[in-house]
Amino acid sequence: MQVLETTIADVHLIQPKVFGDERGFFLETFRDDWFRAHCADVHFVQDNHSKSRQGILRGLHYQVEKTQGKLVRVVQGEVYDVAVDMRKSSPTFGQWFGAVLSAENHRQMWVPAGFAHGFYVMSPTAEFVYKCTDYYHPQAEVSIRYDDPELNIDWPLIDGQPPSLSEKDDKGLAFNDAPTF
Ligand SMILES: Cc1cn([C@H]2C[C@H](O)[C@@H](COP(=O)(O)OP(=O)(O)O[C@H]3O[C@@H](C)C(=O)[C@@H](O)[C@H]3O)O2)c(=O)[nH]c1=O
Repeated sequence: MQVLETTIADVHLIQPKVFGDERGFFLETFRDDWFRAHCADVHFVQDNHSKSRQGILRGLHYQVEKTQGKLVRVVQGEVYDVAVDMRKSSPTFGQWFGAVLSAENHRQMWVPAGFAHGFYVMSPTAEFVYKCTDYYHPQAEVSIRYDDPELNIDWPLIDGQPPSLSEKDDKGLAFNDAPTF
């Protein structure tokens, strides 16, 4: 496994080593010892799996209490995955980092606690799986609008069409009104 640095110090891309042979491939997707040594000394307590159609955007989400670090990847299809720094004292406060994660590139993104997170589905469907460092706590959940002008995230929207959002995400907060850490 290899850590690829990003434009935000604490956000990492992880490139696992993939062993291909005539049967297909094999890779280790998570090792506690490696993750603690190279990424973050955290403990994961919940795993999630979602499937979405092309053009769907989930996010940008975070929990203000029981903050979650998330180790995210795609097992089918392709998404554009984004982390936004919500830590007021951070030199990269309000900045975002985005990367393509796909079943093909096997890349993972480490989104630490203190970040909002979201993704846009580029392939006909995508299955997204992730590990979280704290449990789901809906009372503490915040959604920020994906198209907030302050954040100005460069989503690779297909044909420039607006993405499909959940009702909750459609009513997302402006970045300037959202709680920070
Ligand atoms: C996230 C989550 C949802 N749910 C339930 C609540 C709801 O009925 C249904 C769908 O929830 P949501 O619409 O919030 O799912 P979704 O929009 O996929 O939410 C996720 O988005 C991505 C971007 C993240 O970063 C995640 O942390 C999470 O917030 O699943 C759980 O039971 N446990 C969970 O951990």
